[in-house]
Amino acid sequence: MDETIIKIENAALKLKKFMIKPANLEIPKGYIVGVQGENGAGKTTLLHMMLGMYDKMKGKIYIDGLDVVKNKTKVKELVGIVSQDRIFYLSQDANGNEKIYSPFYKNWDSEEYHRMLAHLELSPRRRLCSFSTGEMIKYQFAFAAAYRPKVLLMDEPTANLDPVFRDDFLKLLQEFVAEYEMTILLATHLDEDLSRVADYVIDIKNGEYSMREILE
Ligand SMILES: Nc1ncnc2c1ncn2[C@@H]1O[C@H](COP(=O)(O)OP(=O)(O)OP(=O)(O)O)[C@@H](O)[C@H]1O
Repeated sequence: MDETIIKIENAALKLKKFMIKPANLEIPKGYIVGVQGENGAGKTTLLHMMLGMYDKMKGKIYIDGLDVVKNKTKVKELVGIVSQDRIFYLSQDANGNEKIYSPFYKNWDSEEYHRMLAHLELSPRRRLCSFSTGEMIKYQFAFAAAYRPKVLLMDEPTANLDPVFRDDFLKLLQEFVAEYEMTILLATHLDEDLSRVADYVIDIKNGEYSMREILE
Protein backbone atom coordinates (compact mmCIF):
# COMPACT_ATOMS: atom_id res chain seq x y z
CA MET A 1 0.00 0.00 0.00
CA ASP A 2 1.26 3.52 -0.87
CA GLU A 3 2.25 5.90 1.93
CA THR A 4 -0.02 8.97 2.23
CA ILE A 5 1.85 12.28 1.99
CA ILE A 6 -1.09 14.70 1.96
CA LYS A 7 -4.19 14.01 4.00
CA ILE A 8 -7.18 16.28 3.56
CA GLU A 9 -9.91 15.97 6.19
CA ASN A 10 -13.01 17.94 5.32
CA ALA A 11 -10.94 20.97 4.32
CA ALA A 12 -13.26 23.77 3.24
CA LEU A 13 -12.94 27.51 2.71
CA LYS A 14 -15.24 30.42 2.11
CA LEU A 15 -13.86 33.52 0.36
CA LYS A 16 -16.58 36.12 -0.14
CA LYS A 17 -18.61 34.72 -3.06
CA PHE A 18 -16.41 31.68 -3.61
CA MET A 19 -16.44 28.45 -1.67
CA ILE A 20 -14.40 25.26 -1.61
CA LYS A 21 -16.70 22.63 -0.12
CA PRO A 22 -15.47 20.00 2.38
CA ALA A 23 -13.99 16.78 1.05
CA ASN A 24 -11.63 14.04 2.15
CA LEU A 25 -8.63 13.01 0.08
CA GLU A 26 -5.48 11.00 0.67
CA ILE A 27 -2.72 11.74 -1.78
CA PRO A 28 -0.11 9.00 -2.04
CA LYS A 29 3.60 9.77 -1.92
CA GLY A 30 5.73 9.82 -5.03
CA TYR A 31 3.23 10.56 -7.77
CA ILE A 32 2.27 13.40 -10.10
CA VAL A 33 -1.20 14.64 -9.29
CA GLY A 34 -2.95 16.99 -11.67
CA VAL A 35 -5.28 19.69 -10.34
CA GLN A 36 -7.82 20.43 -12.99
CA GLY A 37 -10.69 22.87 -13.31
CA GLU A 38 -11.91 25.80 -15.37
CA ASN A 39 -10.70 29.38 -14.84
CA GLY A 40 -11.74 30.44 -11.38
CA ALA A 41 -12.60 26.88 -10.30
CA GLY A 42 -10.31 27.16 -7.27
CA LYS A 43 -7.08 25.41 -8.30
CA THR A 44 -4.79 28.12 -6.87
CA THR A 45 -6.96 28.40 -3.76
CA LEU A 46 -6.67 24.65 -3.11
CA LEU A 47 -2.87 24.80 -3.49
CA HIS A 48 -2.75 27.76 -1.10
CA MET A 49 -4.87 25.82 1.40
CA MET A 50 -2.17 23.14 1.30
CA LEU A 51 0.42 25.78 2.22
CA GLY A 52 -1.59 26.64 5.33
CA MET A 53 -2.25 30.15 4.06
CA TYR A 54 -5.82 30.40 5.38
CA ASP A 55 -6.26 30.50 9.15
CA LYS A 56 -10.01 30.47 8.67
CA MET A 57 -9.96 27.20 6.72
CA LYS A 58 -12.34 24.59 8.13
CA GLY A 59 -11.21 20.98 8.52
CA LYS A 60 -7.57 19.91 8.35
CA ILE A 61 -4.79 19.36 5.86
CA TYR A 62 -1.77 17.32 6.96
CA ILE A 63 1.43 17.12 4.94
CA ASP A 64 3.79 14.41 6.10
CA GLY A 65 1.71 14.31 9.28
CA LEU A 66 1.96 18.06 9.99
CA ASP A 67 -1.14 20.23 10.33
CA VAL A 68 -0.32 22.86 7.68
CA VAL A 69 -2.16 25.76 9.37
CA LYS A 70 -0.47 25.18 12.75
CA ASN A 71 3.01 24.60 11.26
CA LYS A 72 3.37 27.23 8.54
CA THR A 73 7.13 27.63 9.01
CA LYS A 74 7.94 23.91 8.98
CA VAL A 75 5.62 23.44 6.03
CA LYS A 76 7.80 25.85 3.99
CA GLU A 77 10.64 23.37 4.17
CA LEU A 78 8.45 20.44 3.21
CA VAL A 79 6.52 22.11 0.43
CA GLY A 80 7.84 24.04 -2.55
CA ILE A 81 5.81 26.19 -4.90
CA VAL A 82 6.39 27.05 -8.54
CA SER A 83 4.02 29.72 -9.79
CA GLN A 84 3.73 32.88 -11.84
CA ASP A 85 4.30 34.94 -8.66
CA ARG A 86 7.75 36.47 -8.39
CA ILE A 87 8.76 35.71 -4.83
CA PHE A 88 12.57 35.94 -5.02
CA TYR A 89 15.02 38.86 -4.77
CA LEU A 90 14.65 40.12 -8.31
CA SER A 91 17.48 42.65 -8.14
CA GLN A 92 19.88 39.78 -7.34
CA ASP A 93 21.14 36.99 -9.56
CA ALA A 94 20.83 33.25 -8.83
CA ASN A 95 24.07 33.32 -6.81
CA GLY A 96 22.73 36.18 -4.68
CA ASN A 97 19.42 34.42 -4.11
CA GLU A 98 21.27 31.28 -3.09
CA LYS A 99 23.21 33.23 -0.45
CA ILE A 100 20.01 34.71 0.95
CA TYR A 101 17.78 31.64 0.91
CA SER A 102 20.03 28.60 1.33
CA PRO A 103 20.52 29.08 5.13
CA PHE A 104 16.78 28.53 5.56
CA TYR A 105 16.92 25.04 4.04
CA LYS A 106 18.87 22.39 5.89
CA ASN A 107 18.86 20.13 2.80
CA TRP A 108 20.22 22.82 0.46
CA ASP A 109 22.44 21.22 -2.20
CA SER A 110 24.45 23.90 -3.98
CA GLU A 111 25.90 21.49 -6.51
CA GLU A 112 22.44 20.34 -7.55
CA TYR A 113 21.22 23.96 -7.79
CA HIS A 114 24.05 24.92 -10.15
CA ARG A 115 23.75 21.69 -12.11
CA MET A 116 20.06 22.37 -12.67
CA LEU A 117 20.66 26.06 -13.55
CA ALA A 118 23.15 24.93 -16.20
CA HIS A 119 20.79 22.23 -17.44
CA LEU A 120 18.02 24.82 -17.80
CA GLU A 121 20.44 27.24 -19.49
CA LEU A 122 20.10 29.94 -16.85
CA SER A 123 23.20 31.95 -16.02
CA PRO A 124 23.76 32.25 -12.26
CA ARG A 125 25.04 35.79 -12.94
CA ARG A 126 21.88 37.24 -14.49
CA ARG A 127 19.61 39.30 -12.33
CA LEU A 128 16.24 37.63 -11.87
CA CYS A 129 14.40 40.78 -12.97
CA SER A 130 15.74 40.16 -16.50
CA PHE A 131 14.14 36.69 -16.67
CA SER A 132 11.14 36.09 -18.91
CA THR A 133 8.08 34.46 -17.35
CA GLY A 134 9.16 31.07 -18.69
CA GLU A 135 12.71 31.54 -17.41
CA MET A 136 11.33 32.44 -13.99
CA ILE A 137 9.43 29.14 -13.94
CA LYS A 138 12.65 27.33 -14.85
CA TYR A 139 14.47 29.22 -12.08
CA GLN A 140 11.95 28.13 -9.47
CA PHE A 141 12.39 24.58 -10.64
CA ALA A 142 16.18 24.79 -10.12
CA PHE A 143 15.53 26.25 -6.69
CA ALA A 144 13.26 23.33 -5.82
CA ALA A 145 15.90 20.87 -7.07
CA ALA A 146 18.32 22.39 -4.55
CA TYR A 147 16.25 21.67 -1.45
CA ARG A 148 14.03 18.83 -2.69
CA PRO A 149 10.78 19.51 -0.88
CA LYS A 150 8.66 16.43 -0.26
CA VAL A 151 5.79 18.10 -2.06
CA LEU A 152 6.06 20.48 -4.99
CA LEU A 153 3.00 22.57 -5.83
CA MET A 154 3.04 23.89 -9.38
CA ASP A 155 0.52 26.49 -10.45
CA GLU A 156 0.17 26.58 -14.25
CA PRO A 157 3.92 26.09 -14.79
CA THR A 158 3.74 25.19 -18.46
CA ALA A 159 1.47 28.03 -19.60
CA ASN A 160 4.40 30.24 -20.66
CA LEU A 161 6.82 27.61 -21.84
CA ASP A 162 7.59 27.03 -25.47
CA PRO A 163 6.53 23.59 -26.76
CA VAL A 164 10.06 22.18 -26.90
CA PHE A 165 10.93 23.16 -23.37
CA ARG A 166 7.49 22.12 -22.17
CA ASP A 167 8.26 18.65 -23.34
CA ASP A 168 11.59 18.60 -21.46
CA PHE A 169 9.91 20.11 -18.46
CA LEU A 170 7.33 17.32 -18.22
CA LYS A 171 10.16 14.78 -18.45
CA LEU A 172 11.99 16.61 -15.66
CA LEU A 173 8.91 16.33 -13.47
CA GLN A 174 8.92 12.58 -13.94
CA GLU A 175 12.63 12.47 -13.05
CA PHE A 176 12.01 14.54 -9.90
CA VAL A 177 9.38 12.10 -8.75
CA ALA A 178 11.54 9.08 -9.51
CA GLU A 179 14.84 10.44 -8.12
CA TYR A 180 13.67 12.34 -5.07
CA GLU A 181 10.41 10.50 -4.28
CA MET A 182 8.77 13.88 -4.58
CA THR A 183 5.01 14.30 -4.86
CA ILE A 184 4.05 16.91 -7.43
CA LEU A 185 0.72 18.69 -7.66
CA LEU A 186 0.36 20.26 -11.07
CA ALA A 187 -2.48 22.73 -11.56
CA THR A 188 -3.16 23.25 -15.23
CA HIS A 189 -5.79 23.84 -17.87
CA LEU A 190 -3.82 21.71 -20.29
CA ASP A 191 -5.41 18.26 -20.45
CA GLU A 192 -2.59 17.19 -22.70
CA ASP A 193 0.02 17.75 -19.96
CA LEU A 194 -2.03 15.76 -17.49
CA SER A 195 -2.66 12.87 -19.81
CA ARG A 196 1.09 12.68 -20.38
CA VAL A 197 2.37 12.79 -16.82
CA ALA A 198 -0.34 12.59 -14.17
CA ASP A 199 -0.96 9.45 -12.14
CA TYR A 200 -3.97 11.00 -10.39
CA VAL A 201 -6.14 14.04 -11.04
CA ILE A 202 -8.01 16.23 -8.56
CA ASP A 203 -11.01 17.71 -10.35
CA ILE A 204 -12.54 20.93 -8.99
CA LYS A 205 -15.98 21.96 -10.14
CA ASN A 206 -18.62 24.13 -8.46
CA GLY A 207 -16.44 24.23 -5.34
CA GLU A 208 -16.36 20.46 -5.03
CA TYR A 209 -13.12 18.53 -5.35
CA SER A 210 -12.42 14.84 -5.73
CA MET A 211 -9.53 12.68 -6.87
CA ARG A 212 -9.37 9.93 -9.48
CA GLU A 213 -6.60 7.66 -10.65
CA ILE A 214 -5.45 7.86 -14.25
CA LEU A 215 -5.15 4.38 -15.59
CA GLU A 216 -2.76 3.79 -18.48
N1 LIG B 1 -8.76 36.53 -1.44
C1 LIG B 1 -9.88 36.28 -2.12
N2 LIG B 1 -11.05 36.85 -1.75
C2 LIG B 1 -12.19 36.58 -2.42
N3 LIG B 1 -12.28 35.76 -3.49
C3 LIG B 1 -11.14 35.16 -3.89
C4 LIG B 1 -9.88 35.40 -3.24
N4 LIG B 1 -8.93 34.67 -3.88
C5 LIG B 1 -9.56 34.02 -4.89
N5 LIG B 1 -10.88 34.32 -4.89
C6 LIG B 1 -11.89 33.79 -5.82
O1 LIG B 1 -11.82 32.39 -5.72
C7 LIG B 1 -12.15 31.79 -6.98
C8 LIG B 1 -11.12 30.75 -7.34
O2 LIG B 1 -9.92 31.40 -7.73
P1 LIG B 1 -8.59 30.58 -8.08
O3 LIG B 1 -7.55 31.59 -8.42
O4 LIG B 1 -8.31 29.63 -6.98
O5 LIG B 1 -9.05 29.77 -9.37
P2 LIG B 1 -8.16 28.98 -10.43
O6 LIG B 1 -8.88 27.68 -10.69
O7 LIG B 1 -6.75 28.89 -9.96
O8 LIG B 1 -8.31 29.91 -11.68
P3 LIG B 1 -7.32 30.20 -12.93
O9 LIG B 1 -7.34 28.97 -13.76
O10 LIG B 1 -8.00 31.33 -13.61
O11 LIG B 1 -5.97 30.54 -12.38
C9 LIG B 1 -12.30 32.93 -7.98
O12 LIG B 1 -13.67 33.17 -8.16
C10 LIG B 1 -11.61 34.08 -7.27
O13 LIG B 1 -12.20 35.28 -7.66
